[in-house]
Amino acid sequence: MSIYYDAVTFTHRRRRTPAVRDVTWSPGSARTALLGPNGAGKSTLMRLGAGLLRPESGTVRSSHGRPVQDEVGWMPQDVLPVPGLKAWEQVAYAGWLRGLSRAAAARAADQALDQVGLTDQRELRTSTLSGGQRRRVGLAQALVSEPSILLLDEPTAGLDPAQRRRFREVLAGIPASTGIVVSTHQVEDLVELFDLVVVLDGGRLTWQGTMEEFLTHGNDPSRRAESAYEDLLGGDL
Ligand SMILES: Nc1ncnc2c1ncn2[C@@H]1O[C@H](COP(=O)(O)OP(=O)(O)OP(=O)(O)O)[C@@H](O)[C@H]1O
Repeated sequence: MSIYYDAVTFTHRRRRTPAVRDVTWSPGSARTALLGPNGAGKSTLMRLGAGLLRPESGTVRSSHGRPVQDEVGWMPQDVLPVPGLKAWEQVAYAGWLRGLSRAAAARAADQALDQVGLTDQRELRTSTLSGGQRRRVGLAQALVSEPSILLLDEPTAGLDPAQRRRFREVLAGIPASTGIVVSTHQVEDLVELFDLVVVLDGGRLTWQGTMEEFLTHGNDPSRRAESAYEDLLGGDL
């Protein structure tokens, strides 16, 4: 199961130029790194995929014609603690908002917290958790409804190297049947975890291929992914 973007264009209010232009793409059940410079349209593309924005032209749909929200687990760039809520309550709340009963949401929250390695922190208020732990609460919120695809918007931005590594380990543990799209600037982090790379520039999909193909663009063996990225974006970073 997946989601399909078909000739999708979207312009934000009070903007003249589209943030996403004529994108046709389906992430499938692969692990995809979504790369692109600041302002390329990555967040907008993901928000369209999560059903939070409606395309101005084109369509975003899921397999089986179900609402995309039913297929997608979405993690925004900023995972905000809900004041006063414990980690498990925040995740259960996300499940309840997605239509689970209270009891089912509580069960799913425990399972999701286990998946992200936060079982020991379940009783702690989210506001007291570290930045890396909060991001994992965000991932648990995305996982709580058992989506077929996860869209994660810069999930490791601002984390220290140890927290980034922990987050990658958690992602690596997610079953292969779940598609994952991660937007990021930290390309070197991705090489082992991702199968596919998609490059967005000026709202357009300018390149897509396997991680192997992507890396052939790099000519600096000490930083293969970064140099491949620079090559594909014309060094204009
Ligand atoms: N809510 C908004 N209202 C108006 N313009 C917006 C809004 N959100 C994004 N934009 C504009 O849309 C374009 C694409 O932004 P978007 O955040 O999707 O890019 P991005 O690739 O995720 O960038 P970054 O890597 O900096 O997060 C940019 O020109 C941005 O200024």
